[in-house]
Amino acid sequence: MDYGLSTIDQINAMQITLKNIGRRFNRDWIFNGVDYTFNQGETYAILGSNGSGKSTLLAILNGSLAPSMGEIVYTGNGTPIEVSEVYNYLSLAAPYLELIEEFSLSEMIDFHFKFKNYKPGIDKAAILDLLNLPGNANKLIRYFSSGMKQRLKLALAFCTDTPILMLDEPTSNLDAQGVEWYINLVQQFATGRLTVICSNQAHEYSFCQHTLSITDYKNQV
Ligand SMILES: Nc1ncnc2c1ncn2[C@@H]1O[C@H](COP(=O)(O)OP(=O)(O)OP(=O)(O)O)[C@@H](O)[C@H]1O
Repeated sequence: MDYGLSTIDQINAMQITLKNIGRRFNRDWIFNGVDYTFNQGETYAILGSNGSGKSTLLAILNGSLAPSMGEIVYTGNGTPIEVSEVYNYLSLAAPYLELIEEFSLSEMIDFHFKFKNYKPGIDKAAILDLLNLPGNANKLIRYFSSGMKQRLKLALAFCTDTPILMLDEPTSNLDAQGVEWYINLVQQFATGRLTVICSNQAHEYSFCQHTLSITDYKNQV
């Protein structure tokens, strides 16, 4: 099925189903036996201590890493979506996703939205407003503080019109004011999406309707 970006905007029933999913690196199983369904309109927290496998599960969910066992099924309004196409349907903010340091803020925003659409009512000026960086549109990303880079990653993910929103450690590098700013973005821009948050900090995920603990899937194979 060939979806154009305009069709992606119209998806309101995205579903991701994990069937007996497991992943190992070499001979070490990180998790296995994950049976779970994620539905659009719901918020999910993937929980676990450092190194437990949260980012690994998120990578499987977003199609960038293949599972070692099991099957993952994506549907949009009931129509199957190939794993190779899933990136079109999602926005991801994560510590390991780099911004392009040589771009200015303005160029970075333009570049991002060459590939995905703005959410309705949002444009570049609105994102600059959201970031509260007046006069910094031409500043190079490389001169941004780590907290400002994190805010930019979050703003780009939240303001992109995709049915799936994935956030890995969303408040890393944010101060208390930044955490409040993040919670505001969740309220404004996560509604109606399939939102998945990897975290081990309650303030990042306490609003989530569902939690999935990696430790529940540390079985022997
Ligand atoms: N490509 C890889 N090759 C080998 N081992 C890996 C690879 N990627 C991850 N791992 C291992 O898998 C385990 C889970 O890592 P993962 O990054 O998913 O954990 P996490 O729960 O997201 O951790 P954190 O909270 O520290 O971000 C770790 O032991 C890690 O070393």
